Amino acid sequence: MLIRTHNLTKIYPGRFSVPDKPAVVDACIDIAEGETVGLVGESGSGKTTIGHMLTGLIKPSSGEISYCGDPVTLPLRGELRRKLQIIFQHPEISFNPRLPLIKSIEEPYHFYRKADGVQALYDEMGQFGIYPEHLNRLPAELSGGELQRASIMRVLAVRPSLVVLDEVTSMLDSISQAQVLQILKDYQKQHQVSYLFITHHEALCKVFCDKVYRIHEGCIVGLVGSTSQGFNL
Ligand SMILES: Nc1ncnc2c1ncn2[C@@H]1O[C@H](COP(=O)(O)OP(=O)(O)OP(=O)(O)O)[C@@H](O)[C@H]1O
Repeated sequence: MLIRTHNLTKIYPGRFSVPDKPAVVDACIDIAEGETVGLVGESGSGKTTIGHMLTGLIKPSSGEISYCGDPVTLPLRGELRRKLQIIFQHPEISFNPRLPLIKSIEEPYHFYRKADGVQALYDEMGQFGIYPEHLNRLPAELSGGELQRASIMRVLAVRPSLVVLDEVTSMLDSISQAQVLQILKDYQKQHQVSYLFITHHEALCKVFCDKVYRIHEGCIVGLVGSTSQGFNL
């Protein structure tokens, strides 16, 4: 199993007189190599908290995460930092607003794939719908769909094993949404990446995911898969 969590729990410390708050309780999630796993639930149910724990952005309060059978410990080091990635709902936060797009895309690429040379990066851009005319623009000079495709490219160009997709299409119109999902699927076919697809949008899970966990008030309350029982969200 690429990723397995066992009784993963996050309790955010309360502030002032507010008590500690469990955001995720005893979550057990399996993500196989090349699999797309949905995580669906209402606002505040703990989806993003799980995504942040899986990618090392926040520390679990208890429970374990394993990667190919080995425990994941924080801070993430070495190859694990490259392999566990997240793409956010608002692509602006992945880019420096004062730098041309290409600078922000090249930075992680140079860090992790310097040996492949910059031409390989340019060769890959077209499959993400990013073209030379976009590269010297500031993030604010791109459409929402273009910027989200650029943020996807920035992450996938470093060849991750798991990408948490946190509401990545929710700010997009239906055409851009379909483009982004197609790009993600096409890339997955080539590179066997796994996705954790976080969404409120149950219908999207049916078309995009191999199996779907449902979360309610921090607890995983259901799992349906397209291959076993069929989707019955
Ligand atoms: N840093 C934090 N400190 C305290 N509480 C937090 C923090 N981050 C999230 N929470 C709380 O944890 C709970 C789960 O939040 P989370 O963002 O994981 O939910 P979500 O399902 O992703 O919601 P949404 O779909 O609205 O993004 C919420 O009640 C939220 O207020």
